[in-house]
Amino acid sequence: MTTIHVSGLRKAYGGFDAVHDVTFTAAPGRVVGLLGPNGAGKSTTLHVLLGLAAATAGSATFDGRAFADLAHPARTVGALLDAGGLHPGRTGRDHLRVLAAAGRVPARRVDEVLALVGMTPAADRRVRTYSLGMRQRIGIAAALLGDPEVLVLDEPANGLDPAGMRWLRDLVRAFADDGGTVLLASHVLSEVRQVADDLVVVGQGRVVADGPLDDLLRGESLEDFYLDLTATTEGVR
Ligand SMILES: Nc1ncnc2c1ncn2[C@@H]1O[C@H](COP(=O)(O)OP(=O)(O)OP(=O)(O)O)[C@@H](O)[C@H]1O
Repeated sequence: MTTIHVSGLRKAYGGFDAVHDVTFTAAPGRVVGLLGPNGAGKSTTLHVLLGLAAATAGSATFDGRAFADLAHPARTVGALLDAGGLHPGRTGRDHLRVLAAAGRVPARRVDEVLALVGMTPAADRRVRTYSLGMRQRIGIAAALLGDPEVLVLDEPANGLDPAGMRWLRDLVRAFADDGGTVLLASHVLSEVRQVADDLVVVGQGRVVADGPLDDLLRGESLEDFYLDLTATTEGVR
C-alpha cells in the first residue's frame, strides 16, 4: 500500500510557473481524479511525480520517497502518460518485453498483462497497425507490468470504445478495491464521475478544489461544479 503525497509543488520553466503551488494526497484504496483546464499543470505534476521533470520547490513522493529513490519502481508505480510513445515498427508483445526487462519484471508477466487488456490476439502485430484504442490498451498493459501498488493514468480513456471504457473503469475500481492507489487525469467528466472517489481540481498551477467527490458535489453535477469552479481561471495560459 502506497500513498502519493504532493506537497507545495512548484515547477518553473524559465520564468513561468507551470505548477505554482500544488498539494494533495492520494491514499490507498482510492481513485483520485485530477481535473483542470488545458495548461493547468496536470501533466507537469505527473511528470515531476514520475521523475521525468525536477521540482523547482516542494515535493511529489510515494510514501515519502521520490521516484528516483524507489527501490523497485516498477513494483511501486505503473504509469500511462502518452500512448503515442510506442515504437511503430515493434509488436505490442516486443514493446512489453523490452519494458519488462528494463523493469526487472519476469517475462511471463507479459502474457498475463496482454490477456488482462484483451490484446492477446493482436500481440504480434506491429504497433503501426494498431488503432488508437489498441495502443492505449498496450500502454495500460505496460502500466500493469510490475503489478504495482500505484497507477498514474493520464487520459486513459483516450480512443477506447464504450466496451473499452467500461473495462477500464472496472479495472481501475478493482485495482483500488484491492488496496491500490489510482491517480487519474482526465477531461472526460463522465469517466471521472463514475470512477473517482476523490477529486483534485487544478487551475493555473494551483489546487482550486480537493476532497471526496460526493462531499464536493453535494448533489450538483460534476460538469456544473467543475465549470463554475474553473470559470474564473479559464483560458489557456
Ligand atoms: N517543457 C515545458 N517548457 C515550457 N513550458 C511548459 C513545459 N511543459 C509544460 N509547460 C507549460 O506549463 C503549463 C502547464 O502545462 P501542462 O502540460 O502541465 O498542463 P495540463 O494541465 O496537463 O494541460 P492539458 O489538459 O492541456 O494536457 C502550460 O502553460 C504549458 O505550456
